[in-house]
Amino acid sequence: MPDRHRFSFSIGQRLPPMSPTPLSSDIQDIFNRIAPVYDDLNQWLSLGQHRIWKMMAVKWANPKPGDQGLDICCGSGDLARLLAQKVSPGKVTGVDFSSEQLAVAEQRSKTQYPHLSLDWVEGDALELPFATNQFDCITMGYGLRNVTDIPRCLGEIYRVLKPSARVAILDFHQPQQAWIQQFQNWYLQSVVVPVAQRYGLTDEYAYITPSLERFPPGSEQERLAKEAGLTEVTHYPIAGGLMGVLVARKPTV
Ligand SMILES: C/C(=C\Cc1cc(O)c2ccccc2c1O)CCC[C@H](C)CCC[C@H](C)CCCC(C)C
Ligand SMILES: C[S@@+](CC[C@H](N)C(=O)[O-])C[C@H]1O[C@@H](n2cnc3c(N)ncnc32)[C@H](O)[C@@H]1O
Repeated sequence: MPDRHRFSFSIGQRLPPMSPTPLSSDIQDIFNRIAPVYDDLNQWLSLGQHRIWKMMAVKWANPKPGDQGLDICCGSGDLARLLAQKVSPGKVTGVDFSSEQLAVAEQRSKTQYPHLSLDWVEGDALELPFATNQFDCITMGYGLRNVTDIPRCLGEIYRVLKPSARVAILDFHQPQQAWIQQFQNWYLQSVVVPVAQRYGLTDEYAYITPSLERFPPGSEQERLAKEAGLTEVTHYPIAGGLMGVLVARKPTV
């Protein structure tokens, strides 16, 4: 168990309460508000590493040219674009419930990569507006930790995947090694939040730490994915355990 969850309590003493899961509308508001600076802050705050982590997730989704791909919780479209490069001339659909994030995605795809086949759909990851067995590959970057019902989201992923198709879900991870976990805590609270403060987004970026504390560890994510009917489930810690990618396949009938 990472340090922050390793408490010594006498029997009967209560564990400190975890912060409650925010309302879906609160999460929507956060991402609408940070949309104008989201990409730049990700680039600066991860020293460009986030692109490498996203490319690893794309590779694990096993995209092939001509595939129909889906990027769930696509936000500004950064991961969707990487997936589209791999399925080209196939198409990638990005779905998100933040209109402001989708507006950035639309603008960027038109100006920076008009040659890629990308569609942007406003919708809920908990009730995907797509047909059963529709997609050849699915990615999800930093979305699973932000949805309010992880099992329901995994069930929707199972439903819209084609049989034998794969999903790769990238997100933060709670490092096993104490010193890496302490570094992650320090970086989020002493670097990320102060930088966000300069843009008037202190609370929005301060949300990351409690969202990570609520997020199930890799082993639990694997259990939930199997419970949703997915097979060949593996959670891969990456970046020294700072991040992780949950990879799974929809079984053939
Ligand atoms: C792309 C990244 C984060 C996306 C992201 C996810 C969220 O849930 C948010 C919630 C609220 C506000 C913003 C976000 C958000 O941007 C990962 C890279 C960006 C991170 C903000 C930076 C954190 C990086 C690691 C903890 C430490 C990196 C060390 C560095 C390589 C030296
Ligand atoms: C941290 S951003 C990730 C964006 C992008 N995938 C990336 O890798 O940068 C999380 C995104 O998930 C979206 N989101 C959270 N819950 C959602 C839900 N239930 N349905 C659709 N989108 C959701 C937010 O609007 C936000 O754009």
